[in-house]
Amino acid sequence: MSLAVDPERGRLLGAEQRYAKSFGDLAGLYADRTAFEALLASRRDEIAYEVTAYVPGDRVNDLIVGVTRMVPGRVGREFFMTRGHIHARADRPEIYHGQSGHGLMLMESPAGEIRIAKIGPGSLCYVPPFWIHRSVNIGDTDLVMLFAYPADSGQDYGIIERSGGMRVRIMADGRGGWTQEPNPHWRPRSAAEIARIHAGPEAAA
Ligand SMILES: O=P(O)(O)OC[C@H]1O[C@](O)(CO)[C@@H](O)[C@@H]1O
Ligand SMILES: [Fe+2]
Repeated sequence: MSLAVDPERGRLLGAEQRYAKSFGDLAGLYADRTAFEALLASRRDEIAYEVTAYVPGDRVNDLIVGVTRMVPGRVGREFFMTRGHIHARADRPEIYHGQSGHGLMLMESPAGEIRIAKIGPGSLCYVPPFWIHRSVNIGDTDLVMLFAYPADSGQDYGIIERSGGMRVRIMADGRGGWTQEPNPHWRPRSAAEIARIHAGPEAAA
């Protein structure tokens, strides 16, 4: 199987699966609701980020590999980002390989520890098992990343909603750079929820 990464167009050529998220799909993500409404007024149906992926199967012994392209911009002071998730099988890891543009991988452990990894052309980011992850485009061009993760991982988006967002937000610092700011709406996860994440979906069933 041979595929080609197109870093300019932000596509995995030859991959059959594609999905896109428009700004209209991202309600509730950003801190500045007024700025988000203003963005929707003119750009509701525009693509915020898109994914092309090769999905060879749905079991742990296969790898899903794909390319994410995120457009640049901000909602108020907050940089454009993906919804973010933990894997539904939370013990599954993921790698990201920067292709073009400049971004960050914002990672949060169930206990609320934060790690931020820079992603640029050629950089490799390893997201360990059990870490929530969200990509942020801090540049002024498209951010394009290759990713790969075990094919049975799945995505759980509820973990971020239940905690009132991720613990920090990535904001413009007013000097052309970025800064992390605490999210005042973030609620710590209970010991029981953290234990459930570590026990895995089979234990819950
Ligand atoms: O799934 P989200 O959080 O909307 O963000 C998309 C990103 O996560 C992935 O689904 C992979 O886990 C990629 O397609 C992409 O980088
Ligand atoms: Fe993931």
